[in-house]
Amino acid sequence: MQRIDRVIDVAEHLGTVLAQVVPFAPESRAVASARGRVLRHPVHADVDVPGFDCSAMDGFAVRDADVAVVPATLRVIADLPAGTELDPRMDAGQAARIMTGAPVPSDATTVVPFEDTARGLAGGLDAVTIVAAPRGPGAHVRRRGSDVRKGALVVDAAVRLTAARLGAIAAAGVGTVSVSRAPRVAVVSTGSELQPAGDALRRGQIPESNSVLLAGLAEEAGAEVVLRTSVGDEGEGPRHAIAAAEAAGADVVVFSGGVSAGAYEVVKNTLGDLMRFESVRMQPGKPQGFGRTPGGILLFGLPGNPVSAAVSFELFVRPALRALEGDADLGGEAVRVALTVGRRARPERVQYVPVRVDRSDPARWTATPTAHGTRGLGDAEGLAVIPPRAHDLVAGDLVTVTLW
Ligand SMILES: Nc1nc2c(c(=O)[nH]1)N[C@H]1C(S)=C(S)[C@@H](COP(=O)(O)OP(=O)(O)OC[C@H]3O[C@@H](n4cnc5c(N)ncnc54)[C@H](O)[C@@H]3O)O[C@H]1N2
Ligand code: MOO
Repeated sequence: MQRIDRVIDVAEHLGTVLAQVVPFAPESRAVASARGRVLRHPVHADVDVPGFDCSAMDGFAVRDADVAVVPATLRVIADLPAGTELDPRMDAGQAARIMTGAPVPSDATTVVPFEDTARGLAGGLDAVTIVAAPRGPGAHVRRRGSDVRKGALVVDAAVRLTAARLGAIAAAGVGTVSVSRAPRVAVVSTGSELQPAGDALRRGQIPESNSVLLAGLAEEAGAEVVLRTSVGDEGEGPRHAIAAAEAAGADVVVFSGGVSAGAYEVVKNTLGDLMRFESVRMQPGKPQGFGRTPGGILLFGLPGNPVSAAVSFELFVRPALRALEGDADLGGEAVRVALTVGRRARPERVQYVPVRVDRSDPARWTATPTAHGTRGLGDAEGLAVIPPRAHDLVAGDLVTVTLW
């Protein structure tokens, strides 16, 4: 059995994990199915947006000189809906009825909305009387390229594609993007005491919850869960689980339980050739295992306690998943907030404390630790990070909270 003979910092363990990550090869995806994926190459506009001078209002395209003095009655010589190809010639004293988004005739300089005409839309197509002078040349005309110029950067690489980013990409005339596929994750719970949640429990047994928790966290992180299984504390269960994960195409296997110092630590006892087991200077989550199969699958051995497993996922698994996808942002969103209660310091370990965050005063968010254990984990909205320190924290002290 491997001995734990040293204690390392969180940053060192994370460094070990990230050093083993080989980002996926980029692949092409239609924009319509790329939401949530990480963009691998910058996207530049394929077209000018708008692609032609177009009307920003429903109304009449006019020449400025004709409406310098109002009221002015002009002859309507064309009707231009959005999508039209027409570019009617307009002489002095003429106007074209035009709808929002339609190309403004080359001879027109300004659009007058229906609201500034005598009879509005009811005025028909013969003549229009303009009653309010436009604010000047170009009023209500969106100029070609005024939003984005062809060739301009629309979204830079290494960010996750949100609906808004994809909308901007599609609007710039780009139909496919280069992205990373979703990481494929296998979640393996270990422990002979575990029973599927909802099943009857005899003395000594507990409901299995980490696979639900860790698979859910993986999915929330954008991964695809390809295997969810439990193995007992005896035998070669973890090795069989790795084989099953490999067959399912997994990039990452997340074990929970069986990594500390007891007699039945099945992950530690059976996977010593593939993983290294460390003591990390953190609370909770001190015992951590990590390794890589010869085929390149990342193996995480998280502690079994559900809060420890959740904290360990946030600190090590989530950044690894993001790095596999080529995401430049490996950490969660962090805010500085005041604690509402004091907290005992630990001089030798960084503490990660599940907290609720009160945002009711936008100028002063506060964090309150939730109850101990799984119930409190369910209540938490983030983790307060309390670095090793000699003095206890008091209410009002500022801490960094990473939001889920
Ligand atoms: N002598 C020592 N004992 C322990 C040490 C130590 O340093 N020396 N470290 C403690 C710390 S810290 C932790 S954390 C735990 C981690 O132990 P394991 O990762 O080996 O986890 P287990 O013993 O298998 O389980 C711990 C706890 O969590 C429950 N559990 C496990 N898996 C699940 C699951 N899938 N769903 C729900 N609950 C689960 C399990 O029943 C245990 O109660 O070790 C300390 N001991
Ligand atoms: O490291 Mo353990 O996770 O303190 O309970």
